[in-house]
Amino acid sequence: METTYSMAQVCLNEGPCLPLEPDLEEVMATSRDQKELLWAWQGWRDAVGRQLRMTFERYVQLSNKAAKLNGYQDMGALWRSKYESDSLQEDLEQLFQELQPLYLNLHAYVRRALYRFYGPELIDLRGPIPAHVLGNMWAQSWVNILDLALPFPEKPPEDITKIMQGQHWKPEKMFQEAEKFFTSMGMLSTPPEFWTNSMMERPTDGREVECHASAWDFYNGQDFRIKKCTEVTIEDLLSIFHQMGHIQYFLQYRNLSVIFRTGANPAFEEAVGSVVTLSASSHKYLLNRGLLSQQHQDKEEEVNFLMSVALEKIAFIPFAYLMDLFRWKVFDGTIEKDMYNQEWWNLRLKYQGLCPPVPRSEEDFDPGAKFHISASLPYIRYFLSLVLQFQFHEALCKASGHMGPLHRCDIYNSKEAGKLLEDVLKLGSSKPWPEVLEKMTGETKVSTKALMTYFKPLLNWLVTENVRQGEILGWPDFSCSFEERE
Ligand SMILES: O=C(CCC(O)(O)[C@H](Cc1ccccc1)NC(=O)c1ccccc1)N[C@@H](Cc1ccccc1)C(=O)O
Ligand SMILES: [Zn+2]
Repeated sequence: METTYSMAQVCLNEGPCLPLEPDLEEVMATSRDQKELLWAWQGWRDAVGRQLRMTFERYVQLSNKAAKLNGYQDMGALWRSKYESDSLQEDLEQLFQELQPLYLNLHAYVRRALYRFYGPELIDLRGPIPAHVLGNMWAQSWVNILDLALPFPEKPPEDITKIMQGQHWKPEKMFQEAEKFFTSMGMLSTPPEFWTNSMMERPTDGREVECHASAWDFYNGQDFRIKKCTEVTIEDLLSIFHQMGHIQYFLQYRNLSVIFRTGANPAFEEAVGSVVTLSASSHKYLLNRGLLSQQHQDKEEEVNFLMSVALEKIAFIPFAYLMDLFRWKVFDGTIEKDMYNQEWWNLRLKYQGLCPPVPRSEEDFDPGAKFHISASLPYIRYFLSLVLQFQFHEALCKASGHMGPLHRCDIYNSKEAGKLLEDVLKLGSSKPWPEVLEKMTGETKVSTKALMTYFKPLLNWLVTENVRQGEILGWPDFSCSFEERE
């Protein structure tokens, strides 16, 4: 399934065939022609999802067989056991409910912005949003349509990708920048092997590689690598920060017994790199690193900034939640194989308020169009990481002596924040994760408080704006209409 995913391409009538990275992702991010977006969206699902369907059915049987042989009810139970909690699913649902007001207000606001651009024949102001116009192949991040959804369009943010390309940034410099963030906090630098053994760009020698980024620990205390098909963009710079977070965790726990050389739980592993991207995307850091020229950010520019972070982080919440709600139900038999695609779209409608842009059938297998499904990689770790990274950010900002709004905090150069983070990462999985969380934040429970604090100014603005526009929160017109879309 991974090979099918990694080798898939979508071919133009006469002319080249486009791979997902960077070409199809570029189309989904930059095209504003809904026919072109539909071509890429449907082409990718035909090339990957459809092809994986039969194999996935067999994969489910074999996975459950393996889980049962290891004493678990099914593979979903085995995946959930990593969190050592007998109330995991209830706790996750509670976190999701707490974040709903933020998501519903963002969804209504973005739907209005898309309505203004694409018109009533595509967007129903009381209905779900078609999944192909949100700037991302899976509609999991909406940051690429910031230009359509900018609260104060007369004060557009500087285009950091253009600035990076203007300054002739190369992939290696992007990796050095990410490493420098950690060493500026007094944390560990990477050994020489990292720079010789990592794959930082898609190979040009014809080798077919899995381009989805990943970080690797070779468990010899010396050999650590990242594999990424890097493009010079701000999105890839932040992705490299995320990967370097995995590497820093490897470095910090490398002297532990092998059994403990992993994150306190899988969400901790994902949160380390993501917490650093919260500082790296701050105005203060980007200005300091010469990636922005504007000194001062006024109130309206600040709302624009918070919107860009929300389009990345808040839009992601329901997607990250439903990915394993789907697979847990597939593994426990609630979702039978002849219902895979319709149950997938039921979840996409219920949690994300999305519709497929064209009718789907059980010949399709749209979940398979996402890397983690083809690679059998659990996803709830990213949902939990999203909440955790703001809790970590708040704790590290406090340790760094930051005063003022959380979204203006940048822990770059803070030795105090580095010390706190280091003490946590050194533990690996040698302590129960609630104890590790308490060491970092003083709390033993995952809490959405820090995330809500971070976005409070934006939520206030969104609620006012949505009331002013008379928006309907949610999608009472829940049907996915297709007929008028010629
Ligand atoms: O998939 C990733 C990043 C890749 C990774 O760093 O999480 C990677 C996934 C992977 C790939 C191949 C084999 C195994 C895992 N995870 C790691 O490299 C990793 C995970 C655990 C320990 C050490 C390394 N991010 C997710 C979610 C995400 C995260 C952050 C920002 C945006 C989106 C996505 O793109 O949908
Ligand atoms: Zn990761």
